[in-house]
Amino acid sequence: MGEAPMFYVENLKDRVSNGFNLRFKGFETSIDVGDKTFVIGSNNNDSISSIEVQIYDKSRGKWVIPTVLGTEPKRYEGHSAILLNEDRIMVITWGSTPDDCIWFLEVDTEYVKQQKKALGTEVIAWSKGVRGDAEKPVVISGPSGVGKGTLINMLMKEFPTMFGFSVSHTTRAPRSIEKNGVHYHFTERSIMEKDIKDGKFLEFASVHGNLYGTSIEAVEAVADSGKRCILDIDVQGAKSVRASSLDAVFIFISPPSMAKLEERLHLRGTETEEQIQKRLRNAKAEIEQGKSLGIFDHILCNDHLEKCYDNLKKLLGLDGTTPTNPKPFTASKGINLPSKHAASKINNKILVKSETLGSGNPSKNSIVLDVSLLKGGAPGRTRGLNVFAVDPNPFSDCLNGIHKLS
Ligand SMILES: Nc1ncnc2c1ncn2[C@@H]1O[C@H](COP(=O)(O)OP(=O)(O)OP(=O)(O)O)[C@@H](O)[C@H]1O
Ligand SMILES: Nc1nc2c(ncn2[C@@H]2O[C@H](COP(=O)(O)O)[C@@H](O)[C@H]2O)c(=O)[nH]1
Repeated sequence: MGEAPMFYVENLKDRVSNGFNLRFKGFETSIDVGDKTFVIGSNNNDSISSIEVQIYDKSRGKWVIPTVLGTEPKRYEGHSAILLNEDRIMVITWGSTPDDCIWFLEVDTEYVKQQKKALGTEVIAWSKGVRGDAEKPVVISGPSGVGKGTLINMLMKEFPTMFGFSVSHTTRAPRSIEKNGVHYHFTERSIMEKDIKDGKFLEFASVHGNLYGTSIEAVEAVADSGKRCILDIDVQGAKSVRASSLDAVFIFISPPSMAKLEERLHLRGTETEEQIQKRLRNAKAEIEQGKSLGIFDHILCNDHLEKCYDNLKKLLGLDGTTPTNPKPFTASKGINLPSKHAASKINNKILVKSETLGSGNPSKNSIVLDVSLLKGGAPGRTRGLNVFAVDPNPFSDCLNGIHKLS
């Protein structure tokens, strides 16, 4: 069992002599992954810290400040760090709220590898850990005018506490009824391009001549509200999300015919004739790709709206077997950790025990986190954490005498 090394910046004079501008004013932990050392440090401000990561590349003898993706832990008093599977570090923060204390720092996951290639820099990505399995996000895709927005509005109206809409960014001009921050975040192309370059987007695509994209923040905002996230994105976006770690249900909505699609776009009256023709030309390719690329789990034909809506509800398990006014998906239950603790790892179990000395039986304040069934990850949440209490019997082996916390 290996304790995560923890030491204070004063002991790291060699870093300064290596030409690195030392910035941490609190304590830090260091973890070796291959030929890199990840130093996770805190900058104390009135005993509340913000977290920063610096990387020492042993092969090049250089310190690097990486591009940081995802939402990082904020306002905590310290942390323990444990390496999992050589690609991510589990960071357990001290003095955080129960729903904000388990974090994953991805250093070499598929997502991080992709982003390193795309951004041409050293990259790390944060994701918050959540207990058990939250409901999967729902990606709804299909050609313009097929009725995606209409179906999503029906779902949100009938189940307002259950679903949350991922508000995309777009460079297109708002329609008269559209509100900034509700239907879209309407933005300048140059700003959006910079944010894409900075890794703030889960996916983006050029659609009918404008840029559209789903920010990581948009998806996390819905997850934080305890609701199931719905994304309305085009087929290119769905393809990107499929390749990401966002484990979602993918639904393609197809029109009964091209003639009906054209009629709907004309009746909606939000585009010029030229724009409608462009959307129809793109629709042909989207329908072909949607039906053949193997991205989608389900294809629904939106001929009769009510029938299509019923089928959508069936797919989502809302077909009348559930109460008509279901409760929201409970925001994931938090984890009550001792405020100061040390963490150590055996196989896929992390033992977190209280650092407070003289508090009697040490196992009393200990819990075990099972990380064998982790799913998802950056960008988004890392789900599937299981939590066990350690048997308070002082003679029991703490990893045998455990029971699952509900
Ligand atoms: N089954 C249906 N039968 C007839 N009209 C429909 C049906 N479904 C939706 N509509 C209408 O078609 C128009 C387009 O629908 P909607 O705006 O929901 O499409 P969309 O797929 O979200 O389009 P976009 O991708 O451009 O945002 C709307 O006027 C809507 O009222
Ligand atoms: N790849 C993405 N596509 C998106 C996103 N938000 C919306 N869309 C798709 O764009 C078209 C056109 O939408 P409109 O509002 O201009 O009619 C439609 O197919 C949407 O699904 C996004 O974030 N990413």
